[in-house]
Amino acid sequence: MRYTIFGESHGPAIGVTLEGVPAGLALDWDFIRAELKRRAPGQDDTSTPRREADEVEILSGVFEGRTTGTPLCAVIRNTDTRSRDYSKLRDMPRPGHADYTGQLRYGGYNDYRGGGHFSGRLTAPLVFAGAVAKLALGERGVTVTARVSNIGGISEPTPEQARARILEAKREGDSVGGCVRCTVEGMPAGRGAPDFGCNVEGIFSQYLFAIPAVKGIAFGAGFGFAAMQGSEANDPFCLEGGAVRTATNHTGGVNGGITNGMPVEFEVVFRPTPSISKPQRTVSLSAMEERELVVEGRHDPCVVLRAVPVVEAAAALAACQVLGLD
Ligand SMILES: Cc1cc2nc3c(=O)[nH]c(=O)nc-3n(C[C@H](O)[C@H](O)[C@H](O)COP(=O)(O)O)c2cc1C
Ligand SMILES: C=C(O[C@@H]1CC(C(=O)O)=C[C@@H](OP(=O)(O)O)[C@H]1O)C(=O)O
Repeated sequence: MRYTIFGESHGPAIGVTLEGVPAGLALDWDFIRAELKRRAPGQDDTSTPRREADEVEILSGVFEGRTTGTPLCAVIRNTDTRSRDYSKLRDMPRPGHADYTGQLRYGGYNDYRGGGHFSGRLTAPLVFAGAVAKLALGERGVTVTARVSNIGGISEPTPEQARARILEAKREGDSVGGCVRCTVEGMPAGRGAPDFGCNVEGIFSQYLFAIPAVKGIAFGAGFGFAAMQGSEANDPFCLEGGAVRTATNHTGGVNGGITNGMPVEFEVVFRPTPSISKPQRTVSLSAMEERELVVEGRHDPCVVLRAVPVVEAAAALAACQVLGLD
């Protein structure tokens, strides 16, 4: 399953074209809507107040409720835009966001309003694509689940701790980042290869780094390996009901770029939201002078809570690619 995401945060619509979707897949709309709702903006004071219904409109690739196997195109209308907040950012790029690099890359023709194509808003069609991928994976016994594992430096926070940390940063006109841990269960053993392009960790990483604000990924024990000895790190082989398994899963289900039949497990880190209301240093690109910038707009003081279904979506698409490799 290959996807192309299109649109801009303040354009008429955003969407996705999915190719390689198996024909005959029944689209469960209660499930798809619930997935989009998990990510949708404007649901409480830990997220952006921008309110979007995120209703999906299918343009192609679905007939009588089932996928046709030909390109599936879905759009989501943008309805609650406030572009005036962004007028000064063309000249004075926000530190941490893609205003400066986007302008360089596209010669100044990029739509900078609301972050344009770089906006976290573009993760809405990604979640739709991921929901289709999850439905296809479900037929093969593969499930994808993720959870928050860190908010603003608090490891394994309770929902109350997470909320308190985010609101504390928000009160200061600031933001926090955090981590999401994801498990893909039911992946058959023996998929992937050690080489560039086919390596399971590499494939997952490519999909996960396409999520805005993701800055790192680690499989299994991840950076914790640095403090382990081989005897602790190795996952002993064992037999479970006649099948070869491992007693622990420090390696995150992958050895030599190939699945070993244990759950594929990884953690991603999200940077703190770039758009904060504290004054920051930037440069006026027209005057070529340093300036102070106060960012306006309606921003997430932390993207991590809303990003959990986005991580699952990216992982589901990656898992589809891994399963289609051989
Ligand atoms: C679900 C989600 C919501 C986001 N919301 C915001 C936001 O409100 N304000 C903001 O400045 N960045 C937000 N971001 C992050 C930016 O889109 C991202 O940092 C920016 O595109 C630059 O990309 P990079 O951080 O990967 O370099 C969000 C990201 C995600 C995944
Ligand atoms: C709208 C969404 O999030 C947006 C992501 C975002 C960014 O820079 O990433 C900036 C804000 O955009 P705006 O200033 O237009 O309100 C968020 O609201 C969404 O996720 O659906």
